[in-house]
Order: sequence, then C-alpha cells, then structure tokens
Amino acid sequence: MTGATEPAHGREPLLVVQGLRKTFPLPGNQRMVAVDGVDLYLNQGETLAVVGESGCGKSTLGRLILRLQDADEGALRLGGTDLRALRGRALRAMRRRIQVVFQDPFASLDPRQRIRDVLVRPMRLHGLCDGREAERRAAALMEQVGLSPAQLDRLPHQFSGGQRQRVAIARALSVQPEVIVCDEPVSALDVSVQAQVVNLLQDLQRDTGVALLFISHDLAVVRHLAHRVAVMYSGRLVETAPTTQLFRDPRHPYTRALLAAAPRTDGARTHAPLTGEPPNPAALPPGCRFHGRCPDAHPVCTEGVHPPLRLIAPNHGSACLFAESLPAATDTAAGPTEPTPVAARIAAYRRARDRAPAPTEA
Ligand SMILES: Nc1ncnc2c1ncn2[C@@H]1O[C@H](COP(=O)(O)OP(=O)(O)OP(=O)(O)O)[C@@H](O)[C@H]1O
Repeated sequence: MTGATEPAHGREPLLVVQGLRKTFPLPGNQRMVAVDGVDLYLNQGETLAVVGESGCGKSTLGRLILRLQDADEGALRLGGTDLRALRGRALRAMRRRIQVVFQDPFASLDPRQRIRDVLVRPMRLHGLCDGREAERRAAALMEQVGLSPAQLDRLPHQFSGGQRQRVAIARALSVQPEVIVCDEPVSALDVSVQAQVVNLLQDLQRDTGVALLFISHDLAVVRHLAHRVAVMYSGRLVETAPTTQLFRDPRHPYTRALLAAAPRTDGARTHAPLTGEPPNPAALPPGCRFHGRCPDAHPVCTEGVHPPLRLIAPNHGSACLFAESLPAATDTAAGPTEPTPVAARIAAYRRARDRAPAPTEA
C-alpha cells in the first residue's frame, strides 16, 4: 500500500486493495488496461466514493472487489482474508460478506420472484436462518428500508423504481454484510427518489455499521454521502482525500476540472472545465495520462510513467507532480457549489430527520 492510501490508525482496515490491475483482450493480441495498480482501503462503517468519468474503470474495480471478475494482479483482503485465493465453498461464503447494489433495480431482481423469496433465499443459502425466523427477519428488513411487510408477497413489477432499489438494498442487508458495493445505485432514479435512497443508505450505515464503496459520477451526491473520495482517471487513482478536504482543496488538475463542472452559487468559474477525451486505454500516452487535457501541464508531465499517488498532506494523496504548487483552493472552482436538486433534498431530509420518521415514496 502506498503512503497515500494508508489509514491514519495502525490496524489493518476492513477492506484492503493493493496494486489491483485488470486488462481486457482486444483484437490482434492487444490488451486494454481498465484498472491499473489501484490501492485503496475501507474502514468499518465508512463510505468511500469512487468517482470519475465514464470508462475510467469504476465498475470494473467494483466487480474485482466483488470477485465477479478476476484481477490480473494485486491483493484484495477483507478482514485479513485473502479474497483472491478463495475458491468454491470458501468463495461462496465470502460473498455473504461483500454484497452489491447495482444501478438498475429492474435488471437485478428476478421478475417472477416474490419479494419474500428475494429476501429469504439468501439467508437460507448462507445458512443464517430458515422458517419462521427468516420470515420474521424479512418483515423487519422491509420496515428497515421503508417498505411494508404487507408487500412481501408482491412481485418486482408491482413496485416503483425507488421501491425496487429499496428491495435490492434489503436483499443486500439480509445476509448482514460487512461491505456493500453500490454501483451508481441512484443514477437511474428520479431526483426526489435519489435523495431518499441516499438518505436511506446513510441511515442504514449508521444503524448497522456496514461499510459502503459508493461508485458514482455525481459529485453532489458524493459530497453529502461519502467520508472519503477516490478520484479515478484512466484506470488509476489520481487523488484520494477526506470529502471535505477534497472539495475545499483539490490537489489534482483532473479533480479540479471535475469540480469545475458543478455550478457555483457565486456564478464564478475560475478553473477550466474538462475538454477533450480520456486517452485510448489500448494506447496510453507516456507520462501523466491526464497531460493532454491538463491546463497546468509542464513538459515533464509528458515523460516517463504515470506519476504514482503520493501523500501530500495527512490522508490526502495526489498523483500530480505539481500537486503542492497548484494555485490555492480559493483560485479554483472548489468554492461554494450550488445545491443540485438531489443535494437540496438530501439537506432538507437531514433537517427533518431529527424531527420526524424517514419519509418513503408512494
Ligand atoms: N468485459 C469487458 N471486456 C472488454 N472491455 C471491458 C469490459 N468491461 C469493461 N471494459 C472496458 O474497461 C474500461 C472501464 O470500464 P468500466 O465499466 O469499469 O468504467 P466505468 O468507469 O465504470 O464507466 P461507466 O461509468 O460508464 O460505467 C472501459 O474502456 C470499458 O470499455
């Protein structure tokens, strides 16, 4: 693990990812790099957001952690267990410990399966409980995610999109996981429902202590949900920092460009938004992979290998050679961002939460 991704305390974090790499074959004996030497960690009860443009490798990283795909290189440990070494029964048992919520609740639920079975089957499969106890737990899970136990006999099509995503979250929780990989879990939902599902995830984390790896392209959502953020570009992590610090003082030009895309309350735009395209993953340029789009690039950025992520402040890593000499944060677009509709609703919910029970959509 590089210094840039080391947790503050000495104990090994719940989930540790070291040097993870995944390539895919291309025609003509070539390979493209989807995930390239990623180091990260996740503590119990923590939310780490992974952000970046489409195609930067976020979902592949999630699938590697879930062992839905096998990495070419690198280490993956959960509670000290080497996940990449697991096979057969041990791998199946591990699947209880890391669950997933995908973007599309329509696709992730069997249309013919009643919700009761959606929730009870995983508990049975993993030998957690059966019979009346499983039924009792299924009813409790429904309530926990803001649905009614009376809806257990329904089929997925009898729910709205947001309710289906609540069912998917209940299914993930049914086996008491330590980590849930949430791959764009709200981006297919209406704005009002997005805020409800984000708030639900946060409430559930507070109640259960589950850790969340939250894959998203929506910085407004991430800002409200995540404790830390990892910014990915062209298969590499280019910046990691606690959320407040990342938004206040981003130290990679790519992060600054992503933030510049968010509208500011004062109307200012002091940093250039993103232009151009990420490099072709089958023919990566020398030097920093961002140099072709970087407003702060120097000639040296086009030479050698992509700079590694390095610690530039406590718990703050950047892969920019000039991280320390970038203009101060007040000169960037990391100022007061305008609340998006989702962010405004999340904030309104938070204010109301202490006064009333959590709202649910019809
Ligand atoms: N099974 C696969 N075979 C070949 N290439 C793949 C495969 N899965 C992903 N890729 C490629 O790997 C790169 C990373 O894809 P990935 O889906 O992980 O990105 P992403 O950041 O999650 O994007 P999005 O936000 O659009 O889902 C892309 O260039 C993609 O085309």
